[in-house]
Amino acid sequence: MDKLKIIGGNPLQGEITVSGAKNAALPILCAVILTDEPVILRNVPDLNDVRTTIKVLEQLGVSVEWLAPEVVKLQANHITSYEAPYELVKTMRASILVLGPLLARFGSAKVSLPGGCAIGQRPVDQHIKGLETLSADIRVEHGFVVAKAERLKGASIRTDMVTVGGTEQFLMSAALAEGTTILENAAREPEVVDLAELLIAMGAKISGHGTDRIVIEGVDRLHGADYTVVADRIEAGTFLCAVGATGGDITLRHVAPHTMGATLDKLTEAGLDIEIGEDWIRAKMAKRPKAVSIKTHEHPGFPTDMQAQMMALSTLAEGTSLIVENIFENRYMHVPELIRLGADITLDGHTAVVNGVAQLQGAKVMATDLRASASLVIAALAAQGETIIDRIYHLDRGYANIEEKLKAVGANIERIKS
Ligand SMILES: CC(=O)N[C@H]1[C@@H](OP(=O)(O)OP(=O)(O)OC[C@H]2O[C@@H](n3ccc(=O)[nH]c3=O)[C@H](O)[C@@H]2O)O[C@H](CO)[C@@H](O)[C@@H]1O
Ligand SMILES: C=C(OP(=O)(O)O)C(=O)O
Repeated sequence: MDKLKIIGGNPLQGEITVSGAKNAALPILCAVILTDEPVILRNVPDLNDVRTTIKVLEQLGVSVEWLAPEVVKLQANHITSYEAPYELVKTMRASILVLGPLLARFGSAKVSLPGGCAIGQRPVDQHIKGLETLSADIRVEHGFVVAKAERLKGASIRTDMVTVGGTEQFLMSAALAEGTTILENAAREPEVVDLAELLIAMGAKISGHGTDRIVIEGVDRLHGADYTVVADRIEAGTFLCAVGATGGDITLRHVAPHTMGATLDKLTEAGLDIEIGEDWIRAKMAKRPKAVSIKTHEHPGFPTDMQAQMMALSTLAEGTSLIVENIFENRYMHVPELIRLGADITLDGHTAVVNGVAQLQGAKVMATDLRASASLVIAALAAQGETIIDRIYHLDRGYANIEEKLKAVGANIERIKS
């Protein structure tokens, strides 16, 4: 298993081009199943979850051709299987999103219960309940969700909680259902909006995306499209936390600042000097960060996917930060590892109390999930001396070329191949 070696202490200076959003690209890749026509996707990030999703699609019979780096043409005109196997699905949460499209277009799907970051129990009960409301017949057996339907029928779905993946599942399924579907309590995340925009480009009739009430009028068929994936707001936020921790001056290119409101507000509160253009962000940091308290919340609140990185920044802040994780019940696995690097953090249920320290020290640490890994990278970049981060396959699932991007702005970071 690869490791990262980081010698901390260098301020970050220069420019980074941010990739397309992993969490938009994954559902968008699954949506190509909904049409037999070619779909061209641009700004597809070069990371392992994308590669795994493409393997799942290929195994279903989707043809895949890379036209250029980050540009892929996919066509689902010869689907040969309706099954997404455990071996591929176990590493990834978003793979459950082939369920709805297969069911909507072919009336049959068998998908292994998904994996992904082990940040909580993460059941798929809402996905199943919602698809049943659309008239699917669903059983869970031998670790698989097995679904059948004549044709899905539009209906009103109100989920028990706001679910990003659930909303995406229902958007894709309802796009080809008979009649109108209304999603109440829908997720408003930018990645949901991006998927809805792709579906509209494919001929779907959707309104209200970006609000908590989405209306989908089912159509008989969808067609091909040429679509560019939105920028990754979490990758961008990760680099901003890094410059907050190390100091320096970086400019992020190809970003979508309008998707990053809560993160930019908190980073400004932490003392970063942030300037925003239409598709760029410049962040300067010349002092020690200030303590900032956050509570994770569904969009437009502070994203849970930025909690660990913000905590890494808070470990170095002047004062005490309170961090409350409201979305996942087990998303503090970075805490013991940050403590190894010298952080002063106490956990009390869903709340982490972070007393800022003046300096972190390099150490050997273990990455436990994707954003936990990112938090360790940030802390290591600021720490005194050498840090070795083990198990970075988590990082490779969700960040495109992170060490090259960081090296280009002055970080002393190196991959140790196993
Ligand atoms: C690939 C992808 O896009 N992943 C993102 C997506 O995950 P994902 O779509 O899995 O997250 P959800 O929004 O569905 O989960 C929110 C909460 O609802 C619970 N829940 C969800 C579905 C369900 O059927 N039953 C249930 O109980 C989950 O356990 C969690 O506590 O949104 C999360 C919340 O912004 C992000 O952290 C993940 O990075
Ligand atoms: C939790 C995440 O990913 P996944 O849902 O794929 O596990 C994430 O992107 O932070």
